[in-house]
Amino acid sequence: MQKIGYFYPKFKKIMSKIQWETAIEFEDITYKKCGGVARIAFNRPEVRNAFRPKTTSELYRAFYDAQEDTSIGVVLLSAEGPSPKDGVYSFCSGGDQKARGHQGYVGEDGMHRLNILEVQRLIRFMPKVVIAVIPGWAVGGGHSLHVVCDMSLASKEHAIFKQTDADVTSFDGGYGSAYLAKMVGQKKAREIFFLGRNYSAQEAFEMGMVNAVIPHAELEDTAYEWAQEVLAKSPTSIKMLKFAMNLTDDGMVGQQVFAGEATRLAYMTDEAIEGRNAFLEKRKPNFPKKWIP
Ligand SMILES: CC(C)(COP(=O)(O)OP(=O)(O)OC[C@H]1O[C@@H](n2cnc3c(N)ncnc32)[C@H](O)[C@@H]1OP(=O)(O)O)[C@@H](O)C(=O)NCCC(=O)NCCSC(=O)CCC(=O)c1ccccc1C(=O)O
Repeated sequence: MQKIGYFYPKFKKIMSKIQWETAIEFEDITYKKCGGVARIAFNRPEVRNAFRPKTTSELYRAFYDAQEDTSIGVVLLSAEGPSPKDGVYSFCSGGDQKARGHQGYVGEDGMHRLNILEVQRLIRFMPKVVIAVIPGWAVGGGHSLHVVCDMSLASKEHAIFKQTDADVTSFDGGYGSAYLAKMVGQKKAREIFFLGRNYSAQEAFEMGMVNAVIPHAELEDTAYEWAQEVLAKSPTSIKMLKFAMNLTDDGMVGQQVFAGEATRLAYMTDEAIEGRNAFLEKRKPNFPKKWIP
């Protein structure tokens, strides 16, 4: 392939039909919204979208904003690219090894942090659907991020899945590995982590860790269409189904998250209104004496 300056002609930017509007300006990520969908994208393609403490803190802020925004029902976790250096696409290559100190990744304030797991938990526990949109490399902690998302769509031509944790003395002992094993089976998950091989989008689909393999040029539009299909469903059902599917793997925290939403539903009953009013009016509650089967 002939290189022209820093760009490869084959990898021209593909224009999408979606009218994204920037929600918040960040440095390491882009954060946009359109039609009930939020798009959070890594924006350091020159280092295969590796994350550093600034990136994880921006991711957390963007995900939290999307969670709190009542107009948003689906979040796409994606990546900008390709790399201006060599035209290679990436989703995320995990923790930035240049920012890694003795106790974790070192932020601008000099503090060592291991905060990607907070982002994982927000993705896992948020009452909205998160779709990983994977245009290229998904490696190490970047691989774990797609695993924790509710669904994954991968570029047919450019997505490559790889676990390098055992090459750099890291180990995602939670969703990235144990939950992956539930998804692809114990033997396959051990192969992925113990051998650290590359897997194509098609292989990832066949082992059950990717929902669909999409031609690269259609990846973002397809993800947006999937999001619109989800948005047409009952928000309460979607949220309760997500939490129900999480519950058995998340132990007491899973129960807490599910029960929190059940409590919110209970607050909407006449019983709950009577309970609240009785307290505020300093009287005994007079609950309707009905035990509904
Ligand atoms: C992704 C690759 C396989 C791509 O290979 P290739 O296409 O040949 O590109 P390269 O020439 O290697 O890379 C191009 C360019 O990018 C830089 N780069 C790539 N990845 C990283 C990275 N992760 N950190 C820093 N820089 C990176 C590379 O140096 C090149 O730069 P030049 O200046 O142009 O030379 C391949 O790049 C690769 O294998 N990358 C490393 C993948 C990796 O090992 N990632 C880290 C895994 S460990 C992890 O992610 C931590 C997870 C974590 O955070 C965590 C987990 C569990 C509990 C807690 C935590 C926590 O919070 O810390």
